[in-house]
Amino acid sequence: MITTITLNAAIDQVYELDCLAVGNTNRVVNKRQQGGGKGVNVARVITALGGHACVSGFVGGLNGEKIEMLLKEEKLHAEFVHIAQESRICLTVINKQTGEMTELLEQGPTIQAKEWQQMLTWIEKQAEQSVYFVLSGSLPKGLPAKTYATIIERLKKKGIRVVLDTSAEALIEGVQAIPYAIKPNEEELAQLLGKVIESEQDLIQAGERLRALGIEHICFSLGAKGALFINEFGVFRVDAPKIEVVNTVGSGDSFLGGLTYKLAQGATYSEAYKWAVACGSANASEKDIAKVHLHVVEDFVQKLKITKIK
Ligand SMILES: Nc1ncnc2c1ncn2[C@@H]1O[C@H](COP(=O)(O)OP(=O)(O)O)[C@@H](O)[C@H]1O
Ligand SMILES: O=P(O)(O)OC[C@H]1O[C@](O)(COP(=O)(O)O)[C@@H](O)[C@@H]1O
Repeated sequence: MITTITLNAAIDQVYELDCLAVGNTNRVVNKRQQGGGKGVNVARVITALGGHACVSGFVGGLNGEKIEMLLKEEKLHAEFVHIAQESRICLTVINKQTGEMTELLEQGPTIQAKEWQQMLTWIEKQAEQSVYFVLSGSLPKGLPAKTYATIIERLKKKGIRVVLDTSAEALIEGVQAIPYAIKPNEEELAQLLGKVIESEQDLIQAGERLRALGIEHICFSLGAKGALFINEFGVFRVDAPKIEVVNTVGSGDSFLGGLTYKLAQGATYSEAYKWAVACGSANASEKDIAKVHLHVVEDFVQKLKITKIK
């Protein structure tokens, strides 16, 4: 069983427009809603690949009820902690003319101290039946930047492998607790290092420094370029397949779903890295968020190559 924690769960809403004119009236031609937030998406991918995932995190208000209802419809197993404030909506606006995607992410609710305690209690209980935990997404207000670090420290004491995918201060603090794997994209890596990475050499150096802390799998996802991986055996590159891009929202989460599913299955790291890139790209070629199809992923995996570059 893989448990994913989404402390700032969301309704992921997509608006498709023929054309987006900022400062003008725009008509929406198509609207879709899904239960979302990063960990929810990761669990959806794990389930689509054939794995067992349990979703948790905080949900509240009518939006929270809707998230739970949407996940139930999908038959995703969820055990959320219910909070007083309203869960957020994350909106993606797709401009059909240019293919551009604009994301508007609400900050979300403020978590109360007793709600956080309930979450910690749930995590302690869940740790008895879960070998991997995935901690994903931004932190809601009311929780300190050390929140993920606190969870990682507790789970590591129980021998559980923790995968972390977050941003800003939560990532900086979380890395100090030495999770099993991390997956920053280029923007998150710049936040972590305090500077923009300009060359592959800089990327490798940054990865090796993070690896030296003791993190087993450093995965830098690089959008259309694929990903770079650093582990105890060296530095590896997997180029993404060439695809017709439809919606890249959720590609990072799908990448993480593929990676964690394969690592938890006991696959080799080479297989797991190829499945990660394949799932990210399979997501980018679909309209819906993190609804990958196994046959598409398997087809990409067959075609992908992993290259040892150092
Ligand atoms: N334009 C694209 N073409 C092909 N694959 C893509 C594209 N964008 C993303 N991907 C796939 O999704 C993975 C994660 O994408 P990335 O944009 O790095 O993550 P995030 O969504 O976290 O920003 C990439 O490693 C790649 O496999
Ligand atoms: O928790 P955050 O960082 O605010 O991000 C939330 C958003 O990230 C997503 O999970 C997409 O993330 P990725 O594109 O990085 O995979 C959306 O579904 C969601 O709305």
